[in-house]
Amino acid sequence: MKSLTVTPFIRDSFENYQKSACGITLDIGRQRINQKELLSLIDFVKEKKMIESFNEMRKGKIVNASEHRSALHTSLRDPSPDAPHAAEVHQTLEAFCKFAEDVRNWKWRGCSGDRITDVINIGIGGSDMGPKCVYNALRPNKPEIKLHFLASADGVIFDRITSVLDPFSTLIVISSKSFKTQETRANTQEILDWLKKAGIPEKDFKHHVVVVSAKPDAAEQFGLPKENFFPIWDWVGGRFSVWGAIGLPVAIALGADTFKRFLAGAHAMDQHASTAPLQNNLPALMAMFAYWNSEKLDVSSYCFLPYDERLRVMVDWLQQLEMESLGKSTAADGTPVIGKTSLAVWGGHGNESQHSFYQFLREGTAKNSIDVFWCEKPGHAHKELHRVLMANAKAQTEALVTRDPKSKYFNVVSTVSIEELTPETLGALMAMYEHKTTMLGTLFGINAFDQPGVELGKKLANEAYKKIS
Ligand SMILES: O=P(O)(O)OC[C@H]1O[C@H](O)[C@H](O)[C@@H](O)[C@@H]1O
Repeated sequence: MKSLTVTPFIRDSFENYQKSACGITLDIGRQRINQKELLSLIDFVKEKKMIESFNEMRKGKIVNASEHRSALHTSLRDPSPDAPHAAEVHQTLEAFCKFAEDVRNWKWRGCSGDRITDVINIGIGGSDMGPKCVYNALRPNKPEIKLHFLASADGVIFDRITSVLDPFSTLIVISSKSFKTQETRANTQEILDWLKKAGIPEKDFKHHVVVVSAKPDAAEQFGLPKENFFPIWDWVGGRFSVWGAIGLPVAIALGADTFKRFLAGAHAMDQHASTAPLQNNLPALMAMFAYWNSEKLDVSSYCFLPYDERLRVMVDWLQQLEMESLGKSTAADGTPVIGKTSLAVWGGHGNESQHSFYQFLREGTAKNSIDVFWCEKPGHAHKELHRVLMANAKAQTEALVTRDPKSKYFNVVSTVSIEELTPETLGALMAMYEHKTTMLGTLFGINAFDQPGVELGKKLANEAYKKIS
């Protein structure tokens, strides 16, 4: 391997290291690769047919071999009638958007005629983090309908949420693709008891509970009518599912129009990822450099640093997306992986993190890859605050790659910036990271769509449950 001190920044060899698409600008000028290495990396990516595999995924190829499934999250945001599963996708989208608008327009009310002011999403993993990420990014300061997220089987969270809510003006969305998840089932039982204790009889649950699942009989299990059920499908992975009915709480809180704009932004990124040449293809470049950093530069962590409160929760979403998709040591063909796979994904609000873990990034011995994110236009009117925030984001971007010759530390940094956070740019941003992840899966030679390592924990938890009274 090359000595770290001689690995130059890409900007030392290239004029154009800023790439833009779908309202996003990616600056790869602080990646460490020289021209010769870059050419060999491009050859490797072509040999692996990374873009071709991505396009096959979009067409419905069985890319999740272990579960014999396709991975068609791109269809959920594709307006074309020719996209795989278009009919059921569009019908479902219209159905849950209509429901969302009915709740917003007070047509759908609680059993005593109260308008819905609060929605509790009960779900975990992909059935929690996507909607939570989008809601936190786009929510107004004073939402008319507030979302609450009940994921863990932790009664403290349950109490903190329910103690400030009125059950008569609350809607519960139970989200579980499998409908088997222990935490979700336990929270559901608890919330139904909460409704009952408040004086809502079982026959009126239909005014307060809806279900999103890939199990068609999931609503019936609660005696709910079929209108209270919105399907998702086994050809969409949980961590890629916010674009379908798992996004229902977002559509309720922010409106169907905003939700559809979010989908449109993601679709624009899908088209970009399918068609842009490698050297201008944002997710492809991100995947290529992540591969290079991991395999050749021995980088072991990937840190996402948004200088924007609205994307604070995106760290959690990214963590599941990348680590559950790529944290594997078996190749897609069942043989042991040669080399490395997922980096450890972490992060935090950039400005706050400067005063906590940046010391580790600046001078620690771990090798890190970092995305610094900012929006040029702030989501507020405090000009001076934004000036300070931007000064810090831009200064830290340089500081994080400025080497003290005596120090061992080593970072590679990209910046990801957008002019303004809108439903479209958020959709494009999240889709970009999805595609980076699945393309990286192709380069690592692994199946990015299963999560066999999670199963043992679930099985043991079910066994342990029987032993605890
Ligand atoms: O939506 P559910 O079937 O309840 O699954 C919720 C979560 O369960 C597991 O932990 C999986 O690893 C996640 O990928 C999934 O998102």
